Amino acid sequence: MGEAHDSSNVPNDVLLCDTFSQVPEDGSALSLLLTRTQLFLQSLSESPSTSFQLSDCVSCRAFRGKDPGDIGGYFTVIFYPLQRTLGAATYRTRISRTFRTETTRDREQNMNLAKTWAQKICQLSGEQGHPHPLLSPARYLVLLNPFGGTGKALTLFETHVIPMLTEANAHFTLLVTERPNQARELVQEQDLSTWDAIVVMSGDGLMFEVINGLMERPDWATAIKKPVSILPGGSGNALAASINHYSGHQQVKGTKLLTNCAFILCKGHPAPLDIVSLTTSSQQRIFSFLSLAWGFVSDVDIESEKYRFMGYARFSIGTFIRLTALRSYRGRISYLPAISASENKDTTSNIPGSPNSVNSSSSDNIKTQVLEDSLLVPLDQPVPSHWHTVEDQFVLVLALCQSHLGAEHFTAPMVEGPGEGNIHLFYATSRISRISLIKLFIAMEKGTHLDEEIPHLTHVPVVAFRIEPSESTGIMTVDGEVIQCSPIQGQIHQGLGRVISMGQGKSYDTPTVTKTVFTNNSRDVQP
Ligand SMILES: Nc1ncnc2c1ncn2[C@@H]1O[C@H](COP(=O)(O)OP(=O)(O)OP(=O)(O)O)[C@@H](O)[C@H]1O
Repeated sequence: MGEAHDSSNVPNDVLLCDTFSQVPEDGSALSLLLTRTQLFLQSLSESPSTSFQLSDCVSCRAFRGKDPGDIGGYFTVIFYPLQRTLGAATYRTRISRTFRTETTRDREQNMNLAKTWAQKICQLSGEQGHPHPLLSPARYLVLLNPFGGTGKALTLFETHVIPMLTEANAHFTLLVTERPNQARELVQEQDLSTWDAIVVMSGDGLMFEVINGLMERPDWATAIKKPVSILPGGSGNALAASINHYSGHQQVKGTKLLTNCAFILCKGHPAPLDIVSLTTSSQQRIFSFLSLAWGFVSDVDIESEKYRFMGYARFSIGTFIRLTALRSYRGRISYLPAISASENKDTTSNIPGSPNSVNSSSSDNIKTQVLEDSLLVPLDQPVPSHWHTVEDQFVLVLALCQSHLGAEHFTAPMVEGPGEGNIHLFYATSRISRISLIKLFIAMEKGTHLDEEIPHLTHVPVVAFRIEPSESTGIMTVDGEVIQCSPIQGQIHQGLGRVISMGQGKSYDTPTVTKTVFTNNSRDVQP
């Protein structure tokens, strides 16, 4: 390049350094340098070098040339770095590089050198995160709803996920559901030890079946610890968008979100997942990982079903229609703010008659125990006196425990991980104007709605709540699934489940394939 070389770019912790050629390119020689975190490709001419982050690597394998007369040793390494297309959000895309070495006339020696590189890259890329399929092949049970979203989940799984899982050496069994509740029944009966994770390729509805199926098992307390993973194949894809966010990725949708989530499945680790335990007035127990909605949000969700063929746009159409004919519902909301709960822990655990209490914690009884909701009193009793209560005419009530309500609804931007232990309660009374609601939903796409002044919209982090509609005519949903519109209460169980995610707090704002310039000395570093 003829430019000054920046010595600060010289890696000083080089573990391997050898000469290879890149195939199928022109075959000209280049130096490969491997550090704990990066693979550097240094052309022997003066061009800038390229480096790849090992944290982006999903696969590396050594192999021999097809021609028996070829004495070279080969390895292929596959990365999914973040790429940016002009002004758009970054997302992961596949980059494959194959290298050939022929340092001696001995075929075995060349092959051994390629193997040394492949093994070291696998080991180091595994060390960048948590236990990694490259080192210990993972076994996944994949549940796929072929009718989720616009009905393309199976094709998308075949084109975008199977290649990555195969390259990452993950083993999976695919089960395509044939009817609602099949996944729920299946996870109730499965020998879960066969699988390292249950992967859901669909929307939030199929994940809702899985979580509830696990909680309905006699061994629910251990079953719910089986890691679950989400690959977006539905319309809303709220959990997928949330996991994508927690894993440091920018907000994307469609196949970009799918590729990011498949990468998280290959490279992520089980993280605590909050579960909200809900009890209805008919004593039905429902488990939610996402949301309870009553009013505007659930009306839009369910009434826009008929526009399912439009994909995510169905929610914009539904929002517009509902805004033109705004409805409000009378009722009472009671809640225990997260802040006061930390001062009043376990206030009801000894209340006799609590429907969910257990009398014994002996391990003999573990199979018959039910999950205890220590913050709740029976629905037919008044809420404890330190709870807050609002009685009004509501346009919208939403209890959300993940960051996203949909791929483009960044509703709770303060949530940074799947197991923070808070439910974010939002409610808007009938005094909210249409303009404010439009402002709310536009700003929500970027998660800036809470910075805006929106009169009559309240947000409060809570750990337990009760919703009592005055009439049963409205629509109520849990994780997007319709339930009877009647009094319901719930409390959060922090980290009760586990979901595959990637570490918090790391922001991947910039693409991670970088061009670097070495000094010539860097080629001389010995392994
Ligand atoms: N084979 C099937 N045929 C019909 N319904 C199914 C089948 N498999 C699962 N279901 C049900 O379809 C419903 C919708 O599934 P899911 O939520 O996964 O997709 P979605 O509604 O498109 O996505 P989202 O919830 O993210 O908007 C769920 O209630 C699920 O129980």
